[in-house]
Amino acid sequence: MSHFPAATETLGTLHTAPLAPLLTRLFAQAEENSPRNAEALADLSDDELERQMRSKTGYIDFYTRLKDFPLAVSPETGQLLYMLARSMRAQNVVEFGTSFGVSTLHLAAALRDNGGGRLISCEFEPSKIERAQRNLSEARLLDLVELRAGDALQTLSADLPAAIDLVLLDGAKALYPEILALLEDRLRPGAFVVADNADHSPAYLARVRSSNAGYMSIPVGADVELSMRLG
Ligand SMILES: C[S@@+](CC[C@H](N)C(=O)[O-])C[C@H]1O[C@@H](n2cnc3c(N)ncnc32)[C@H](O)[C@@H]1O
Repeated sequence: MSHFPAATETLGTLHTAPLAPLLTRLFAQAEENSPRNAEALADLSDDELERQMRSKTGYIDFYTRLKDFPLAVSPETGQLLYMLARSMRAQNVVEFGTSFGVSTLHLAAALRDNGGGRLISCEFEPSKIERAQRNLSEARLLDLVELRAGDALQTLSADLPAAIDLVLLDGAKALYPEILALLEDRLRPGAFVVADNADHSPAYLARVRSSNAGYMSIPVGADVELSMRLG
């Protein structure tokens, strides 16, 4: 006889109400709003857009233009985050870039299904923090999440868990190396770092892929770099 419950008996937080219908709604909204992203940036040439995405100073202006857009991770990346956090029984998770909280909801659902934990999530746009708070509250996951308002360069420079299991990098791409540096000495051996759209941060990719930086790192799917802390 199996020691494990039948899979049909174990549908977790991600696949049941209130979170499942909320995510369906948020992904539909993200899909609907994505052509408008282009409109919001229509006055920028491709080169200027790439320059702003790679700029260490222009990111506030860039993301302020996009403050009404979800810019959410893909459904597949959301599921990847949930699966990683569940399989490693993550308890301490840090997220750079909350927006409306789509990735946050997946990570918090995994913590709930793991039996609890702490998710620190950073966002500098106040209206986005309010929306994320509403979504987390609707999903009954707000108790697991500490939303840090302000620039993550400051908000992640203190009061971190002693050991971090999992990190999502999904804020300004140019800051990925700096944010990783703030968290690095807290990453426990075997910790995962998921970096969305990391191809816009060549310096980050060079670091995590370098043979002596202490990571194993591979691209996954179209737009994610998955790195594991060695040690
Ligand atoms: C791609 S969106 C995040 C999407 C979110 N992870 C999701 O799946 O719903 C990036 C967000 O990071 C925020 N952001 C960018 N740079 C930041 C910084 N330095 N500090 C705090 N938030 C930042 C932006 O305002 C934007 O809302």
